Amino acid sequence: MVAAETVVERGFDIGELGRPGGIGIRCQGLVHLYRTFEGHDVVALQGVDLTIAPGERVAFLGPSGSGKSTLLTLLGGIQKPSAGRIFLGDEEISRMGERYLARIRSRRVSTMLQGSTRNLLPYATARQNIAFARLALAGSERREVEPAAALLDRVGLGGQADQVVSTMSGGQRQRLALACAVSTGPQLLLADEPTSQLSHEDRDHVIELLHELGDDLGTTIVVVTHQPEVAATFPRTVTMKGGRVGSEGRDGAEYVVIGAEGVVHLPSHLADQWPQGTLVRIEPEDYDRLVVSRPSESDAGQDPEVEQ
Ligand SMILES: Nc1ncnc2c1ncn2[C@@H]1O[C@H](COP(=O)(O)OP(=O)(O)OP(=O)(O)O)[C@@H](O)[C@H]1O
Repeated sequence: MVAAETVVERGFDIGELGRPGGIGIRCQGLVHLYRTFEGHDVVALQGVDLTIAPGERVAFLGPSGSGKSTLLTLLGGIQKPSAGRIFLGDEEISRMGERYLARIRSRRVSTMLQGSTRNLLPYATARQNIAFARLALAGSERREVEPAAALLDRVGLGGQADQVVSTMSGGQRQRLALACAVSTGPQLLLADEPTSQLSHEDRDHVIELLHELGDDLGTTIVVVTHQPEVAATFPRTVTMKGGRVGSEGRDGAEYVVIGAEGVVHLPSHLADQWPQGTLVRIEPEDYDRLVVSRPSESDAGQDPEVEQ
């Protein structure tokens, strides 16, 4: 399992932005409600506990309405949770004032919203879009980040630097959105369905680039996706169910999560050993036994057997 505590440098020093490196995330008891026009409350998240290590790459999966996009916007500081706490590194963004949150959003965290056009200025060129994304950086910070031409080359748009976004294909726009998102050297990249409207070829290209940029920058990456082909490229998957973390996948194996509201309930002698939030794998063995195990050997201790 990932470390419970994740720490990066404090504060907003100019120098840290140009340095590669991801930021860790810790969510405790996140609840989020939306108030509809009719005055009803919709519970989008109801108790999410989640830790993501610096530099980790995670795909959020789950049925429509399970809370994936809501969780992503909370991690990006776009919305504040109704209750619960979110730490990026050692900064608690759930209690942060708007001024500091705006700095986090413009420098340390990049969020690619669903649909490339929501992330781009349609009547500006590729180069102008990158310049716009970098507006919030101070002059010295801009000198530290990769030049726009090099960044466009990386995403295969070197020849389109002066092309207007509205004349680009969907795949080109999404690659440009990715270039803009990483152009500030973020420590956390959040992307909501970055490949949903693309051809298979464009989808694979965008995902390949995402991982390549992650390799180079060490950025923590969280993606929401419905596409199994995309999820399969991520070493960790978090499957949302009814506003909670329902299960997790590590290196291709699925684990359920022990929780108070009961994704899985264990016999009390095991529940004492393995608290809420523990990931477990439950597999049948013979006719009358289930073997319950945890993902990492170092955490696992003795794997118990449960009589069915
Ligand atoms: N602005 C809003 N106002 C009211 N309810 C909302 C709003 N946004 C989301 N919801 C509700 O919150 C719940 C979670 O929505 P969310 O978009 O986070 O789920 P999702 O898993 O990302 O779904 P999808 O895969 O369809 O994008 C759903 O019941 C949804 O209808």
